[in-house]
Amino acid sequence: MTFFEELGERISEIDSIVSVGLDPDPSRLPESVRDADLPRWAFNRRIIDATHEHAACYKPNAAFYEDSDGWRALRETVAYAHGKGVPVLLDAKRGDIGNTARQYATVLDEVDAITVNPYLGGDALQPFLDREDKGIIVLCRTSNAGGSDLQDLELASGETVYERVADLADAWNTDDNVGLVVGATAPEELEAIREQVPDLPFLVPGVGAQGGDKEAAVEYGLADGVGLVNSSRGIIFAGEGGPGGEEFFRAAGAAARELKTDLNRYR
Ligand SMILES: O=C(O)c1cc(=O)[nH]c(=O)n1[C@@H]1O[C@H](COP(=O)(O)O)[C@@H](O)[C@H]1O
Repeated sequence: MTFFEELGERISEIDSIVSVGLDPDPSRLPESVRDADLPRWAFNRRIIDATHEHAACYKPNAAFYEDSDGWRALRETVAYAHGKGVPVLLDAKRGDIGNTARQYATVLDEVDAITVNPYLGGDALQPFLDREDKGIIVLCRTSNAGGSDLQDLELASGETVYERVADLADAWNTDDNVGLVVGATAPEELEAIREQVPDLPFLVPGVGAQGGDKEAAVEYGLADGVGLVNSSRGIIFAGEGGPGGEEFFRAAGAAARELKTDLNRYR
């Protein structure tokens, strides 16, 4: 079964397309986990307990784990999410020359899907694309303001760079394992890219803390009902400013449920 088939089953089972971003910024962790052996793992475990019924997938961003304790925290987090039956998409935005790419791709032995960067071209992504059972999600039109600096540039052919990426990704999708990252902060581009590549599922970040368009995220993010809309800080730090303790995590659960309900209005 492909990653996207499995994801489709998970989406149907829990009636949710929410991707919960696990970006445990150490400076924002609540008091209750700060003295734990691995605070990020203690935090993620409670977040997973509170949100898993609403999570089609978890998306840890590698930036929050790139130190020795961080890798341990990530490994525990992945195992725990899998124990709850939730797939894990590692947001690592990888892309490098051959031997390095082959090494980077070995992380797919541990997670179900990964984000990759197309800037180095197809050969840099081949070791990822070769993994038929995993999801390979290619950055196409990102949610940040500077996403337009390069991605919106028009090529001599008349297409934009992000349109070229979408076409390439469609061609790379010979094993039905490729998706695209398109930000919810760029709803017009979302619509255009959906028209261009009707069969590719999208990971749509940028709702929540970045204020992106939820309706467009749902309307254009899904291919045959499969796709993900991600929120990280808007869920995991929803309890900030509250009474703390267990309430902090209850707030994360409530935020995940609320996003699920909001998104389902447009499905
Ligand atoms: O690849 C991503 O997931 C990604 C692409 C993009 O265009 N914009 C974007 O925000 N992301 C990631 O999605 C998450 C968004 O986090 P919040 O803004 O806290 O919801 C972060 O982990 C970002 O790195």
